[in-house]
Amino acid sequence: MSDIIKAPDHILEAGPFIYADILDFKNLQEIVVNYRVDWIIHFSALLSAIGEQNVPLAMRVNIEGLHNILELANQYKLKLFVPSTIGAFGPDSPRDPTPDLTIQRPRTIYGVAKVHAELLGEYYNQRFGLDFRSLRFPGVISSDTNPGGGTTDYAVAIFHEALKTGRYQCYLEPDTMLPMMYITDCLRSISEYMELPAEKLKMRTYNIHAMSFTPRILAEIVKRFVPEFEMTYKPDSRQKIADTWPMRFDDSRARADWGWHHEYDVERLCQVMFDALWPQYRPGKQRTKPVSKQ
Ligand SMILES: NC(=O)C1=CN([C@@H]2O[C@H](COP(=O)(O)OP(=O)(O)OC[C@H]3O[C@@H](n4cnc5c(N)ncnc54)[C@H](O)[C@@H]3O)[C@@H](O)[C@H]2O)C=CC1
Ligand SMILES: CC(=O)[C@H](N)C(=O)O
Repeated sequence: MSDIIKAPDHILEAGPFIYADILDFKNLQEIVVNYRVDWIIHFSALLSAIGEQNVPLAMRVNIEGLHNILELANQYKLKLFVPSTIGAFGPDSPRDPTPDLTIQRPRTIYGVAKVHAELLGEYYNQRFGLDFRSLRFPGVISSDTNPGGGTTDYAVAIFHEALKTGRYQCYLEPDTMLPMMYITDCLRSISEYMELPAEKLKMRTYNIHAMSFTPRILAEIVKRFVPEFEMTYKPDSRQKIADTWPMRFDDSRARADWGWHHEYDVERLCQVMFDALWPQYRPGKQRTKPVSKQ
């Protein structure tokens, strides 16, 4: 694993970790040669909300960085995975559901860079035979890391705030529906997809889906675990982004072509998030049993 930031202890304990700046091509070449790299999983990016706050940096990291990675993968004949996103669609795309192949006119630099990555990766695949693969992910929810500056961050922050303060002020309107996925499904999708023989793939970029919910729906479930929880709403600039994104993803082609299936729905997601975060925020405090659905 690599990054330009210092890794937390649990990452250092899990395996080798090195500094790598995706904007430094020569250093990337050195790493591939010295560590005998044969696959690249290219996660580095500025997410949608933070990208809008620093467009020049987002262009460098998300576009120039991708160019380096594609060239590197092609030069050394590496297998390459680049995640895409619901943010690769825009207001002109059908939103409920959004199919794999449709109009893509995103309105954020993040989305524009992801469409660029999808197209360039597919071009390198057809032109040079590069084994490029991409999945378009919903908002990914995990208890391991803090939200990284995206439009879907509320669906992570809500769990921390519910346990820490019993309150959360949501920056999206209560009925804004977005596709989401639990991290375990996300990571499993990458490993299953990357292991597939190339002949199984009819496309190089697939939508994948797990669940869709609104802030209001999520807040109601959170309340079952933390009965005192209260959510208020103060929409900000992220609302404008969310309003242009898919509400539900049509992932029927991933399901048909290579057997994609999700295992976590919103109920199970809440269960695992509270299992993981409860001891951190309420150590020694008796876990309340979730109130069952009315
Ligand atoms: N988190 C989500 O909900 C979704 C994420 N994705 C994609 O998954 C990937 C990872 O997303 P997250 O982990 O959530 O984002 P994040 O913001 O938590 O992580 C991005 C990482 O890129 C690193 N980075 C920034 N500049 C760099 C540089 N010059 N060289 C090397 N590393 C650099 C940052 O230090 C950071 O650790 C991104 O490509 C994102 O587009 C796609 C859909 C949903
Ligand atoms: C859905 C994503 O790609 C990301 N979480 C974001 O909100 O920018």
